[in-house]
Amino acid sequence: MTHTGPAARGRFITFEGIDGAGKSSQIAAAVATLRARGIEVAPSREPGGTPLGERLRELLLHEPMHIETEAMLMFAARREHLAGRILPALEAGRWVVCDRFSDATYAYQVGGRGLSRDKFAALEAWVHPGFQPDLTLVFDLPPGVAAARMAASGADPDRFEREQRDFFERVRHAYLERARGAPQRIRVIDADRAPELIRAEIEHLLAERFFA
Ligand SMILES: Nc1ncnc2c1ncn2[C@@H]1O[C@H](COP(=O)(O)OP(=O)(O)O)[C@@H](O)[C@H]1O
Ligand SMILES: Cc1cn([C@H]2C[C@H](O)[C@@H](COP(=O)(O)OP(=O)(O)O)O2)c(=O)[nH]c1=O
Repeated sequence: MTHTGPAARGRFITFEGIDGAGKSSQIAAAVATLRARGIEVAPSREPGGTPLGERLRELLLHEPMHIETEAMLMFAARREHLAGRILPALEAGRWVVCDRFSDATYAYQVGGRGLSRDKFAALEAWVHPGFQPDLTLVFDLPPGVAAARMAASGADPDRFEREQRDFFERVRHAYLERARGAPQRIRVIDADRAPELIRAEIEHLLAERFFA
């Protein structure tokens, strides 16, 4: 019998880690893996993902601003992204694979810049009460390794990528702290390995979590 009811809700998967951790190519591989299983996937990124969000991204990556302005703009872009893209896709049964979400605000703005945890929690509770990704993969590696990768790539660094090593140490530790608080949702991946090994681990994790 053909199934004619509403589509099952899609899954929301996020990738996190310090700049230069190697998320981009692994996101493409994970999207391809899911599509090969016949799943409709909407890849996206934060800050960004909507026309307004992409304009906010330009400001966030290039304009100096107060730390609380930065945190609020991250969540403003996220509000738009949830309303305009993430939630409609999930409701239609599509899966959303996103390069960063609120764990990045926790890691960068709270961990890296020193935003108060209470202010972060208030923004998170305002923008997505009771909603979190189904699975988050945190790419973990020493900041020195990530910096060498970024230098080798030759790309122009943005406002975050120009931060010093100690900033990325704090961001890294905030990610690990956040992962300890939500071990079911957040899986830490050793990103200081060959891309093929990381890809195989992610395929295994996706299979175990969603297709067992
Ligand atoms: N596992 C890896 N080992 C070595 N270099 C890598 C690995 N993964 C990615 N890279 C390289 O490191 C740089 C940063 O990777 P990228 O995927 O852009 O990181 P991110 O999206 O997390 O900032 C790129 O030049 C990429 O080719
Ligand atoms: C989503 C988000 C990103 N960021 C930062 C982390 C990154 O340095 C930057 C953009 O992320 P990203 O898309 O990973 O950068 P790139 O495309 O250059 O690899 O924004 C925050 O500080 N807080 C946030 O909430």
